[in-house]
Amino acid sequence: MSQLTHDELIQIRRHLHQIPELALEEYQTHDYLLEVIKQFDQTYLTIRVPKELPTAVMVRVAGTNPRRTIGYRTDIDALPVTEQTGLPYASQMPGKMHACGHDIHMTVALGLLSYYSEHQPIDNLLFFFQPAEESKNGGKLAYELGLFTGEWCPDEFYGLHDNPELPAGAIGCRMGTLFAGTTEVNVDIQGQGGHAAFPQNAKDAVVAAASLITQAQTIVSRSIDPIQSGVLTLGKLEAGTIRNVIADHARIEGTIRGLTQPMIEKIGQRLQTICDGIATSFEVDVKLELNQGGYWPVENNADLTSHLIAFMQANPKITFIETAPAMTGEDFGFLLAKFPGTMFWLGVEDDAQLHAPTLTPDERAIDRGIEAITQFINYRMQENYLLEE
Ligand SMILES: CC(=O)N[C@@H](CCC[C@H](N)C(=O)O)C(=O)O
Repeated sequence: MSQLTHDELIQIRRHLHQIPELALEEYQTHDYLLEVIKQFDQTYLTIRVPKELPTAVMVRVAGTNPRRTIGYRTDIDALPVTEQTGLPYASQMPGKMHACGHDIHMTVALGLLSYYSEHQPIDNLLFFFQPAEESKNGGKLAYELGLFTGEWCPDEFYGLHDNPELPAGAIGCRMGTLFAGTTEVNVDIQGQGGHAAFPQNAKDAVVAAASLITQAQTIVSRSIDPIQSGVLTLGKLEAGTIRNVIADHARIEGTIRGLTQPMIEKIGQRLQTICDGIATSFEVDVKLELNQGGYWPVENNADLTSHLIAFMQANPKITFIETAPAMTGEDFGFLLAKFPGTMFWLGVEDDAQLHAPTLTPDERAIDRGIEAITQFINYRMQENYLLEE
């Protein structure tokens, strides 16, 4: 297979859309990615399936006169969301959906890789198809497993995220922090069950959970400087078995977001204080678990990002939009703390937002994204080459 055509890209994206898989379970996706990659001309490619992270795929493209290795990362996992788009190519995996557009991300990466399998780059390229972005820290795992060592170490690293609020194919970026850091929150409340008719003999975990949730919502509104930003969303609550039994246990799961580490830590500390207060006032046990993993704030490297922005702005064929920081999280933040690089948005123009069951990215973004990124990588390689001649 030569460079992927528009029709092939659309077909690949729609196939990927039909087989969404959750973090670290992306086996079908992995096999399909390999199947596509193996059809490219292999002359310049080396494919690696790391046994330590079996759903990942890494591909090196050997450069003609390499001065460095330019990394490009795409995430490959999906979300536990039941799709409601009604599309003919909707998810065939019950309860799972590419509701964050990682099918678009993968297709753009495959488009880039197919281009460079036909047009040997000057520098080496490293493509990293990363499992587990939505949870379970795929980026951090890969780093800690030593996947980026030796010839697999990028000198600079790029990655994108799709953005329904930007026009299809537009590139969005900013200097400094692009995305928030996030911390996963788990709260377990252990009370004492009993008969609905005799609350005086029980310790109701549902009432304690309700109060905890309401108090937690005062953290951002009352404890945080309004000029700064933070988020605490408690997205999951489980308790009880039937209406007439007082629940002995409740579990709350959520996420803290902040643009700086001190902000994330402050929200976590306030939440701990509230949990301790709930334990005292409701006479229940409350266990709070905070796990940041690799979801560090996405800090774009100043030098590389100024190059990327200047290039995109100067190119009349590319719509470039300078964006504000977003409270979305990304474990690419961890990798950007280890390797200089830049994350940017790719517009996919849709009314639905990321993680919505109706998300329908505009597929025109695929060709436009591939075009803009290829041009940037080519410029970057030429630039490096000229500077060091
Ligand atoms: C781009 C995006 O939507 N990313 C996810 C990352 C999840 C972070 C982590 N598991 C958490 O929820 O704290 C997001 O929800 O922003």
